[in-house]
Amino acid sequence: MEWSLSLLLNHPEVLKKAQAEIEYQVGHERLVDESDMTQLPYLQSIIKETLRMYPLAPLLLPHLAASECMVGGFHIPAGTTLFVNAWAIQNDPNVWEEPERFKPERFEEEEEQGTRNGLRLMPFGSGRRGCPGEGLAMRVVGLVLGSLIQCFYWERPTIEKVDMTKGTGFNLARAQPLLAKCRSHPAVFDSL
Ligand code: HEM
Repeated sequence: MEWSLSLLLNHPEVLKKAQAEIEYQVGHERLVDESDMTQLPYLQSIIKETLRMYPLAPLLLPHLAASECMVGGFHIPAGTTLFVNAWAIQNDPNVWEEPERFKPERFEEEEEQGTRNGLRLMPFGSGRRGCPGEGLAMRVVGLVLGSLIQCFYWERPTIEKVDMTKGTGFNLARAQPLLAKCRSHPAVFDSL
């Protein structure tokens, strides 16, 4: 959530597009709810793009090789602990065009072209030990972020861009907490 908001504050044109999508699909007579999520593809693309650039668990969880195997030409003995560097894959210029650019539209283009993300995007891991909470997480994050966009106007506290320095640790958090200015949207004031 914090990374999404930080990126939106630094890219007001993306924020405007997300506001327009919510205004068109939901309006201001009622608050965004869970059933709207399938009708808000741009909002979902913002979340995917945030998780691509700033995966919550950049190395996923440690995995243990139950039996010996080969990975990318390397022999892995049974019992080895393996880490998958999801951050490196998701930010690899050989895999993604301009990976350093925040561009939610890339997911819309892929959708149109019918190209799947496959193992290029795996903020929730993949396979049998992938995150069982993925569906729930995408809905809840969409609902919260969508509500924040619908109900408030967001701005940076100063003209300087939000500092995107990453903190250290197993989870990818911001180095400093995000500071932002907001005021409520007059049309949804009664619904709050
Ligand atoms: C944005 C939110 C979330 C992210 C980014 C996330 C990410 C992940 C990742 C990367 C893994 C490790 C997958 C692997 O190593 O292959 C994982 C595992 C797991 N997650 Fe999540 N998760 C999220 C939310 C949730 C929620 C809401 C739940 C429960 C309701 C949940 C439950 C679990 C469990 C139980 C595992 C361990 C699965 C196993 O080892 O078999 N997660 N998650």
